Amino acid sequence: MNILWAYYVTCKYHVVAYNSIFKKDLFKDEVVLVTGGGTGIGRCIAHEMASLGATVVIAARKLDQLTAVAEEIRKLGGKCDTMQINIRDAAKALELIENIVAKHGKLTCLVNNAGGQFMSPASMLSTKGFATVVDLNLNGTFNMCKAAFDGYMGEHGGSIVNIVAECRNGFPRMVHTGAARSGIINMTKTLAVEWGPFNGIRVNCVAPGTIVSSGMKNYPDNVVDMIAGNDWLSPTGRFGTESEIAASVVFLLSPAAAYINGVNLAVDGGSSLSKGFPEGQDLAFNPEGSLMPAYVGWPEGKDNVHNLKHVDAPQKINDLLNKYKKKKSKL
Ligand SMILES: CCCCC/C=C/C(=O)SCCNC(=O)CCNC(=O)[C@H](O)C(C)(C)COP(=O)(O)OP(=O)(O)OC[C@H]1O[C@@H](n2cnc3c(N)ncnc32)[C@H](O)[C@@H]1OP(=O)(O)O
Ligand SMILES: NC(=O)C1=CN([C@@H]2O[C@H](COP(=O)(O)OP(=O)(O)OC[C@H]3O[C@@H](n4cnc5c(N)ncnc54)[C@H](OP(=O)(O)O)[C@@H]3O)[C@@H](O)[C@H]2O)C=CC1
Repeated sequence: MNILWAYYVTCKYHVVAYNSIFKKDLFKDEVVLVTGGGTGIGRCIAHEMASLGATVVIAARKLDQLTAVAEEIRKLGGKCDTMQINIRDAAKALELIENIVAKHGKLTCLVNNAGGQFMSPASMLSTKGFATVVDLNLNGTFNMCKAAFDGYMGEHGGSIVNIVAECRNGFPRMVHTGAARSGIINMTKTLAVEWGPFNGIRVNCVAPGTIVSSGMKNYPDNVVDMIAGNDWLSPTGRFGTESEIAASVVFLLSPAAAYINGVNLAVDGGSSLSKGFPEGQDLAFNPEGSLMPAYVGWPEGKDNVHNLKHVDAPQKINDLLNKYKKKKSKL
């Protein structure tokens, strides 16, 4: 209940929270590593942490994407560095952490956001296909956690957030990722218990539901069509935004979550509890779409324009986001 209350308060007062309670320099002493920070949700997390004063290191395989995001952040006055990593390589993961500590003096926060999968019914999936996705997501996340522990946090403490995926009731057509992400959720609980005594390391998960993000570009057109046609598949009647995932990550990394350890926070509009509206209700109740306004980013400046204007998603998915943006928050 407490986590729900804290989260409610954080969201309800997000304008206040991130501009005054969460001061602009809240994370000024923190060095945060965001894997997969060159695209989508990772890019959004990197922006938000930088806007609250953190030194952000974004790491992934494609340096050009990382460089572009680092430039965006620096233009807005933030501090951002880029480094290359394939999270599947445990030795390189440790090298990465050692390089960050050598260059920036510490590593206080780690966001394991890099990951992904492809769609395939289990009956059609090869053993290698299953193993590949488990290796990327589960082993890759463990590699990064262990490297952060060995390279800095074991001695100095820190906070880790693992991005997983909402998979409470299994993950039809994505058995590999469902198994891997469930493994991460359980691993998170173990690390929270084992590593808490090491200078108070906290380890938590955020489980996104379906999010309007660049990740959708990885899927073929027919899959995107299917996804875009299903945006009522949560009780909110819409998908989530990158900013809504970033907000929960920022919260979990912040002192406001100092006593939260080992949880998996579903940020899914309730889709893990119910697909769609309660029985007897449908979109006819709400012809304009979702009644739940979307949070699309930290308000910036006098015009309250958030600083992430561009979501690099397929057009059909972006169209949904534009529809959500029209509904103004009453919070
Ligand atoms: C309702 C929708 C909900 C959506 C919720 C989730 C959304 C997201 O997560 S957003 C997306 C985030 N990003 C991604 O998903 C990244 C996209 N995927 C990839 O980058 C890759 O697929 C990979 C990293 C997961 C695997 O790439 P790689 O290591 O290069 O592996 P290979 O191409 O060598 O393949 C190994 C193995 O896997 C089989 N395989 C690969 N793709 C497919 C496919 N589309 N369908 C079926 N099988 C596939 C491949 O065949 C290989 O096995 P063998 O054939 O036995 O050799
Ligand atoms: N969008 C959604 O609806 C949902 C997303 N998620 C998860 O959230 C996370 C972010 O997703 P999203 O932003 O949408 O998707 P993206 O595909 O845009 O992001 C995935 C990121 O992971 C990086 N990455 C992939 N493999 C590796 C690797 N081996 N080593 C290092 N980096 C790697 C990619 O960069 P590069 O290719 O340069 O390495 C990319 O930046 C992912 O884990 C995704 O599965 C979970 C549920 C729903």
